Amino acid sequence: MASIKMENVQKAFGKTIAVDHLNLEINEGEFFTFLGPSGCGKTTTLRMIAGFYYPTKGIVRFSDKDMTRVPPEKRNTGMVFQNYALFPHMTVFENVAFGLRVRKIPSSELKTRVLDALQKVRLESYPNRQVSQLSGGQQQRVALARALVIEPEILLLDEPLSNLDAKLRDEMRGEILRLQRDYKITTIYVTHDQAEALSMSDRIAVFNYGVCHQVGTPAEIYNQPANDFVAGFIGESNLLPVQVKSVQQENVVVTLKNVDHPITIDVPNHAGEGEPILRTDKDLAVSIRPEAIRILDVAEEGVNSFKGKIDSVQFFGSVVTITVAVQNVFLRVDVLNTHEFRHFYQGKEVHVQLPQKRLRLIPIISGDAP
Ligand SMILES: Nc1ncnc2c1ncn2[C@@H]1O[C@H](COP(=O)(O)OP(=O)(O)OP(=O)(O)O)[C@@H](O)[C@H]1O
Repeated sequence: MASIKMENVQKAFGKTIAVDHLNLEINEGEFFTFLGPSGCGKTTTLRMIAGFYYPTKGIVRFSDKDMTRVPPEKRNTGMVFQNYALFPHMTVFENVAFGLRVRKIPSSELKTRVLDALQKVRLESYPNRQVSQLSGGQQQRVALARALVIEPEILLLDEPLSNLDAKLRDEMRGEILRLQRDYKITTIYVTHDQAEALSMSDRIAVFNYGVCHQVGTPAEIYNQPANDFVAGFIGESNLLPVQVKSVQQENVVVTLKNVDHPITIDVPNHAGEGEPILRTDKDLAVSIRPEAIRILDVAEEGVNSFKGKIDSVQFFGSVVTITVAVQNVFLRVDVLNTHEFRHFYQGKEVHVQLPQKRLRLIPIISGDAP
C-alpha cells in the first residue's frame, strides 16, 4: 500500500491545460474517486499517477518518494481501462499471467498466483476460455484479476463499469469494493457517475475544467458543497441567487434576487469553521437539497417560511417531486411516498419552510469557465 501526493501539478497539451494547480493527498488503503463531467481532467490525472503522462509542472509522490518522472513499469500500479484492453487472442489464464511473465516470475508461482487471482474474481472455472467468448462483466473481472495479480501498491480504475448494463454495474460495484478490502489496496476510481462516487468512495475529488473544486467524504460533498458547480453536479439542488444584507457572527441575512416582493433568508455563517471566508462582493447563491424543504399547510412561526403554490406533482415511485412556486421562484421539494403526499395537488396554496441548518451560502462559479 502507498499514499499518493500531488503537489501543484499541471498538465498541458499544447495550449490546452488539462489539469491545473492540483494539490491532492490520498491516504494508504483509501478508496478515492475522481468525479466530474467529460473532459474535466480525471483521466489525465490518473495517467499522471500511472506514469503514462508526465506532468508539465509539479510533483507526484508515492509514500513521500518522488515518482514524477518514473516510467510506468517501475511504479507498481495496476490499471483497469474502460474498454478492458484485454488480449483477445489469449485465454483468460494467459491474460492474467501476462504481467507476471513480464516480471519473469517462475512458472509454479505464476500458476498459483493466477489461479488465486481468478478465484478472487470468481472466474476459477474459466482459465482456458478465450476472452472473446466472455460476457462484458466477465471480461471486466479478467481485467481486474490482471491488474491485481501483480500485487500493485496502487490500483487505478478508469470508468471500469461504463460498458456494463445497469444491473451488472450494481453487482460489479460490490465486487470491486470487496476486492479492494480483500487486497487492502490504495484505489483511485475515475467516474462521471455521481451515484457510483457517493456509494463507493471513502473520499471524492470533484473536477471541472481541469480544476479540483472540492475534496471530501461523500456526505461532506453532498451536504456542504463548495460552490454551485459541486451542488449542481452531485444530486439535485435548489440554487437561489442572493444578495447579502448583513453578516453576523452566527448567521448571514440575504435577499433573493429577481423577485417582485422582497424575500429575506437567514443562513448559517460557516466562516471560522475551517471553511473559506465568503467574498460578499462575488455572485452568491443559497443552496438547499430538495429533501430538506418542508411543505406545510399553515405558516409556521420562525424564519425562512414562505407562502407558495404547488406548480406540479411528479410521482417517481419511492419519491414524489413537488414543485412549489414562491412568487416566480420554483423550488423542488422531494417527499417520500407516504400517505402524506396525497394532500399535495397542483394549485394548492401552501407554505414552504427552509430549515436554517440545511442552507448553505456558496459562490457561483459556473460563469467562470475558461
Ligand atoms: N493526449 C491529449 N492530447 C491533447 N489533449 C488532450 C489529451 N488528453 C486529454 N486532452 C484534453 O485534456 C482535457 C482533459 O481530458 P481528460 O481525458 O483528462 O478528461 P476526462 O475528465 O477524463 O474526460 P472523459 O470522461 O471524457 O474521459 C480535455 O480537454 C481533453 O481534450
